[in-house]
Amino acid sequence: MSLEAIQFDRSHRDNISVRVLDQLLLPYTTKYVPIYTIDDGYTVINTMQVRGAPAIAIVGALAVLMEIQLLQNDGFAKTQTFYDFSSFDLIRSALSQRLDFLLSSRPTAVNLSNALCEIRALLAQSGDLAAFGNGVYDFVCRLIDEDLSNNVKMGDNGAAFLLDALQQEGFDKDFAVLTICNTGSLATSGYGTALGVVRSLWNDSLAKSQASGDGSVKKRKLNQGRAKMVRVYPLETRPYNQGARLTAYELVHDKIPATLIPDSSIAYRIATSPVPIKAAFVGADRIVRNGDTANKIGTYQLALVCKHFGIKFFVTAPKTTIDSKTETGAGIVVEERKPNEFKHVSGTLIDIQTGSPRVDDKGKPVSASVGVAPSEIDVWNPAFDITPHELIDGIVTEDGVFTKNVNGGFDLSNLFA
Ligand SMILES: CSC[C@@H](O)[C@H](O)C(=O)COP(=O)(O)O
Repeated sequence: MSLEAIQFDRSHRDNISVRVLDQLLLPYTTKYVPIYTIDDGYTVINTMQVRGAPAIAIVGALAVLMEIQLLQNDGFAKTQTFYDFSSFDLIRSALSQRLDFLLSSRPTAVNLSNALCEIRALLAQSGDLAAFGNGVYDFVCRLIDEDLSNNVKMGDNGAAFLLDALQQEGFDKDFAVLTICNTGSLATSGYGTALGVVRSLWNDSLAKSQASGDGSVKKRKLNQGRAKMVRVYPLETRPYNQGARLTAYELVHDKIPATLIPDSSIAYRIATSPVPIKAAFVGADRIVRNGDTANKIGTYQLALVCKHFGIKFFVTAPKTTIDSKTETGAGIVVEERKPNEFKHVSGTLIDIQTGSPRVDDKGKPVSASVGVAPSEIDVWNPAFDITPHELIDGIVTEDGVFTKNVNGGFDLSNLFA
């Protein structure tokens, strides 16, 4: 069973519930946080309890749906003070402010903005709360279902593209790939973006080795070549070491052979890897019109090192991550995180003797923060960087893999439709 970042019970349309996995507590503690309102959605997104551009958009949309459900409850409507129920126009204007507030939770990933834009259009065209609720419900169900099916398509597209390229260059051996950030099931509605490509490559390797899996994912050969991915190197990835905390956790959970490496070791790992590293797959928080890509801090340097070694560098993202309004990376706002997220390290206390988590008297792992830098030091802690399109060899989407034209530019206009 794959990991689930978001639990959305839609079995009863009039009584839905939403819970999100608190990713700050992983990998030792599994705790789901209920979402009832837009404020709850804002908090889990802003504090990074939920992470990943697609997952953030889904949780944002679900928070709006939950708030509408609450507003339709007479008891709540009578006690709250923010909304004025005397007309739907007044409710609409309050809701519009609530959407602005929700959008301010994380600025860089475009998926949340794209989703809230669609919700705004529904709000404008709805005649009452019930119609708006139905519209948002249909929208969010579609968003979740399409995200999952697109991720599987992207995974296979990226994996098949690399395997075909390797076959064309006559490479028929075992290989490894690099990845950064948190791009798997925990960051999406399932399967993942860049980690989805890794998953598809691993399924292909299993099929080529005729190994039997657990049957939950159909293993299929993606081409007739003999090259097989045998290992992935996830980077530790800041902020909050999400590669170590989340990607490594997911790779262990899914039994995909992986070696976690420090962000600062990329060049040395490539130079000394026991199996050749043939590609890097990364996700995206925003891809603008010329292909410049915002992604987790460290992605730019990964692309530069890959360029140095002649290793193919692919961005993997669904069309919901495309920003068709911004021309170049210079127009992207890069979020900066609080200094203390860098100066302190939080996690589960580990018993130094046994290496096991320390538990309280109820058997629950104990969390703690420790300082790792002088409290007075000035800090710059960007969450993202922008990789110029010149360093990107291909953009993997659900529609296929986009490569550059003879002039070295991406033509992404088909994605803007
Ligand atoms: C799921 S692909 C997108 C990722 O590569 C991306 O950096 C991302 O969304 C990570 O989210 P974050 O919430 O900033 O940790």
